[in-house]
Amino acid sequence: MKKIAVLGAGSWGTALSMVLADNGFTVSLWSHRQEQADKILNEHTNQKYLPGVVLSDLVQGTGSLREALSQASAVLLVVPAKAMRDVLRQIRSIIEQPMLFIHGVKGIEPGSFKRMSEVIEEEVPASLRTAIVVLSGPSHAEEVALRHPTTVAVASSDFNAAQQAQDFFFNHYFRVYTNEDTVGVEIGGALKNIIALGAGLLDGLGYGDNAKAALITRGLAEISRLGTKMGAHPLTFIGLTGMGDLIVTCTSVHSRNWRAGNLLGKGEKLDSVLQQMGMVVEGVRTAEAAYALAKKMNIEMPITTAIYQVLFDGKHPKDAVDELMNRDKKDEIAPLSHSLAEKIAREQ
Ligand SMILES: NC(=O)C1=CN([C@@H]2O[C@H](COP(=O)(O)OP(=O)(O)OC[C@H]3O[C@@H](n4cnc5c(N)ncnc54)[C@H](OP(=O)(O)O)[C@@H]3O)[C@@H](O)[C@H]2O)C=CC1
Ligand SMILES: O=C(CO)COP(=O)(O)O
Repeated sequence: MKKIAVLGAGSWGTALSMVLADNGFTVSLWSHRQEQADKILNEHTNQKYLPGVVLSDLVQGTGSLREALSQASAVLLVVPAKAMRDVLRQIRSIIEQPMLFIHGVKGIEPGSFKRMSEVIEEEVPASLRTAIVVLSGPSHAEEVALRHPTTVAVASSDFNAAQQAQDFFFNHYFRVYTNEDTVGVEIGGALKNIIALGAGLLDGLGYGDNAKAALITRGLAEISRLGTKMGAHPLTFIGLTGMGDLIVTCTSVHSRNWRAGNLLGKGEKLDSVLQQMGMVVEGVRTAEAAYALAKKMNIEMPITTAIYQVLFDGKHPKDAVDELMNRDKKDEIAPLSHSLAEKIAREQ
């Protein structure tokens, strides 16, 4: 039976381990906390991150990276973005043979502002990896663990590798599409978390559905602007990893980003909100990264800027909304069609 190493035993690593186990894989699920690894191994539960869910016997907890990776044909990385580089540095001297690297992380590395596949490329020598694949899409762990119908995309510059990952995860409740646009899939997955914080803020302020629809749609416009400039295909952003993930994250109480935004909108302070969450809220650090990237690349991202100012500059959320509503008059589509035209011109 084939084995896959899953590194990161939070909600998403645990839920994806169940999908793999349902598909007949043995899964070595690594936690950096030995106590949690033991509980997964012996009690078949991950009480903090997926309460009430009974894990398959095929999912074996371990606190040892060496044990997790031994004989594995692929590694799935599902740690918070800020921990990715550190985990890669720990595993690169342990890997026995080249393996497929898949990641399910929706964030940008703080400080370097790099995408996760770039961090993998930098830290893992090409001789130790067959290819890099990103798995992303509208997929709350809580619903995947209940085997509710879910769709995601797997993207890679190596199409065979994307198909291999598709085969690993595809089943009757988990429908996996391939996609060739790694940049677009990574940028969409990471930046939607900023907009989800914004959706929570709006709900916390007591605004209604009109405001949220505006936020999602105009949020997608600015994500597409930045992503396209970074080399993504514009159409990726209307797919599962763009619009799809925005819908699920901005409208679901499962979303940690939405919940964090909601508390902020009700007047709580960022530190206290993050403490209460107890789980990763990727949108906070990603807001910092996207704000910096937008400045560096001279891309207009008014919503991201407003959310950055609420998070880090103490701006009141209501003032941020007022300012967004009173910006200069604009055309809706023209700036988007310019970036599409630029992309087409680059490809010719
Ligand atoms: N949850 C979801 O529904 C989905 C999440 N994602 C993405 O998956 C990624 C992981 O999120 P998720 O599983 O939800 O997060 P969680 O907060 O649920 O879990 C994070 C896990 O990573 C561990 N961790 C934290 N720091 C380190 C470190 N330095 N080294 C090793 N492990 C560490 C945590 O351990 P500890 O208990 O010690 O903090 C915890 O086990 C994120 O990028 C998220 O955006 C993508 C799709 C769906
Ligand atoms: O990415 C997710 C769903 O697709 C999970 O979002 P949160 O991290 O906000 O919970």
